[in-house]
Amino acid sequence: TATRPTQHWLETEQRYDSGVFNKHDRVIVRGENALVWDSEGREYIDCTTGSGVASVGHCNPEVVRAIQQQAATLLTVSQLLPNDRRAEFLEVLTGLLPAALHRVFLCNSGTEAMEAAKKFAVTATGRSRFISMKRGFSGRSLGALAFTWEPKYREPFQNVIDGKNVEFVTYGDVAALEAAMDDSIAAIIMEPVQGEGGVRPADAAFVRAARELSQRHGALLILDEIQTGFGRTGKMFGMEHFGVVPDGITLAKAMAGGVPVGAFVTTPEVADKMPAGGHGGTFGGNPLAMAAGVAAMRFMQREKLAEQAAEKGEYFMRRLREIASPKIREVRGLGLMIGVELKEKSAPYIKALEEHEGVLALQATPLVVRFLPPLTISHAQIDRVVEAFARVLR
Ligand SMILES: CC(=O)N[C@@H](CCCNCc1c(COP(=O)(O)O)cnc(C)c1O)C(=O)O
Repeated sequence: TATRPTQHWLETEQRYDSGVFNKHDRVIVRGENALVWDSEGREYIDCTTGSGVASVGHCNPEVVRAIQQQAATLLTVSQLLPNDRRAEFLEVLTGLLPAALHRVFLCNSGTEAMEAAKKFAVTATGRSRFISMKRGFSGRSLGALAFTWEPKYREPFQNVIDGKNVEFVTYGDVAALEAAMDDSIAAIIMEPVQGEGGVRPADAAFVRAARELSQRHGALLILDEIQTGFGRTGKMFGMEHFGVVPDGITLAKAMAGGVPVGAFVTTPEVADKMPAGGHGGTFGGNPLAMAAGVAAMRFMQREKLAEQAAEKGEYFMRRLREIASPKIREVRGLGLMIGVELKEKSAPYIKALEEHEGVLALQATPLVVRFLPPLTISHAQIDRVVEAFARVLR
């Protein structure tokens, strides 16, 4: 019999994949707002959003239109040549940020943004040591991996990353941060909410201490807003919860509505210390990503998505807390960046949600179920996710 398309796609991808991904057994073929469908026509409420990318909803019509128009106009041009869409993107992006943060290095992913941040910190301070956070995640490349805590990601490559230059500090431990801080540190790297590390909002006093300590020692404070940025936490950026302005932030994921994009945004003091030609990249700032990003950021502003995420996040977490399950240890998060820590491994429950309940959710460390829905999700869809989760926990 002819192979069903699903079987064909699954087998083909499995055959040629590098093998790094533990592939699920369904083929996602279409998305619209908070829903995705698989090749068998099954519908899912998507609380994975490609790991926090589709915040403006899958195939947001304004992003799609911008992509269509730009695709037929100019797809690529070097960053040596200015481009109208890129100028527009820089204007819209910096308009969302504190005035000091208006010098932007454009790239194509969060990892690349972290790599750039690391190099700018070295040239800005002349130093080569960093402080990162236990349970922190900065990316998988050999440069960013040095800041990523998870031993199973980092240890196999320990001999080829400059791990000796990074000291990991317990997230939230001001005394430990103070003890680790000295005049050899180029930058303190931290997420406003640790995402992969289990959805752990920072403690305001800790973020403020990091700001004060970095200033005192002539180091940079770099906030990694790759997962927390663009409304996810109920503010446009996570740093706004703590009233701290860092020396640099890294951005990616939701910034261009689904098109790959990344940025390191910093101050003139930092940017001007990087020699011309000291960093670069082929695809950064490409017109397609820039057009998509302008549409996505304008949509976020007009629809007040950050405020929506704050209200819907409160609602979502309140409903999750109403699930009286002995399996739940804690419901935590900020805005629509939500984690439910269980008293047992979360993987089977994530699988049950996917297989039987038409809900896609993420893991974030072995015990945590993470929900990163589009910020455009409806309250009715939130109710369906909560009811489905209550059922699989029984
Ligand atoms: C299935 C898969 O590959 N998942 C990704 C999920 C990564 C999600 N986080 C990306 C991230 C990064 C890296 O961003 P990128 O290179 O994946 O775009 C940096 N900083 C923070 C705070 C981040 O959350 C991974 O396991 O590498």
